[in-house]
Amino acid sequence: MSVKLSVNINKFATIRNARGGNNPDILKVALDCERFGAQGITVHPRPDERHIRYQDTLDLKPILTTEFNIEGRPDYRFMEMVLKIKPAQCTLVPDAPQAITSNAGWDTIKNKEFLQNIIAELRKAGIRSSIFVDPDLAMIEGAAAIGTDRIELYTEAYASGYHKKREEAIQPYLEAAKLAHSLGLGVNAGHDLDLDNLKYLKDSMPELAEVSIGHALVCDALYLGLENTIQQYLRQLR
Ligand SMILES: CC(=O)[C@@H](O)[C@H](O)COP(=O)(O)O
Ligand SMILES: NCC(=O)COP(=O)(O)O
Repeated sequence: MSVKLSVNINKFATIRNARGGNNPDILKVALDCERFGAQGITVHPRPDERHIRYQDTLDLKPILTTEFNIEGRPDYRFMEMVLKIKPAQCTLVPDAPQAITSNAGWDTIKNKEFLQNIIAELRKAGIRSSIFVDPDLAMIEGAAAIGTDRIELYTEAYASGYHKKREEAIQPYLEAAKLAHSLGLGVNAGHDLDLDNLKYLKDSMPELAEVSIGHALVCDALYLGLENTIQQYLRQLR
């Protein structure tokens, strides 16, 4: 079974914002990603709107034809936006507002009640929920107890260990994915995935449903072009 590729377009918005105009037009970028084969579009608006703006999420929803995945910390403003837009999926990430990028998964035990309430709101609105977690078995059990539909495995440790000893780097992820699957959870993965480390993850983890990839894909597109880059990522996922 092929794993779905959701392209995270944050970094295109970073370039747009550098000049204050609308180049590149991220609505066009998102549609082109879909046209080139992406099966989903991911955005991760941050409170300072350094890349994706809240308005972008509103503008994207009516034009996308693939799954829209909105990631972020579920503060009041974020939840208000998500419940209005009703994307296919909302991925809850515990980042502090000033975080440079995502740097940890949820403590699903300490935050059980908070996350349960948020997920209940998402479910009521018909939005699939996903919780960003480290490959820690206790956190996976906590995620299942909360009632989320899916988890997203935070793959930074896998990506940074891949070139040292990939068999070791992937081991906790394989155990986490197996447990999640056995508890009825769907399994997504993301963060620092690239053309080197993606295929091994995909081939080793039969439970994997979707990856969201942004930073490396945008960097590759500078050299290879966006269409060619997306095709290359899709090839790794077949
Ligand atoms: C949750 C996750 O791993 C990604 O969404 C990542 O945080 C992208 O965010 P930035 O583009 O702000 O780094
Ligand atoms: N959820 C992960 C994501 O959307 C993209 O992360 P990255 O590829 O920019 O590290």
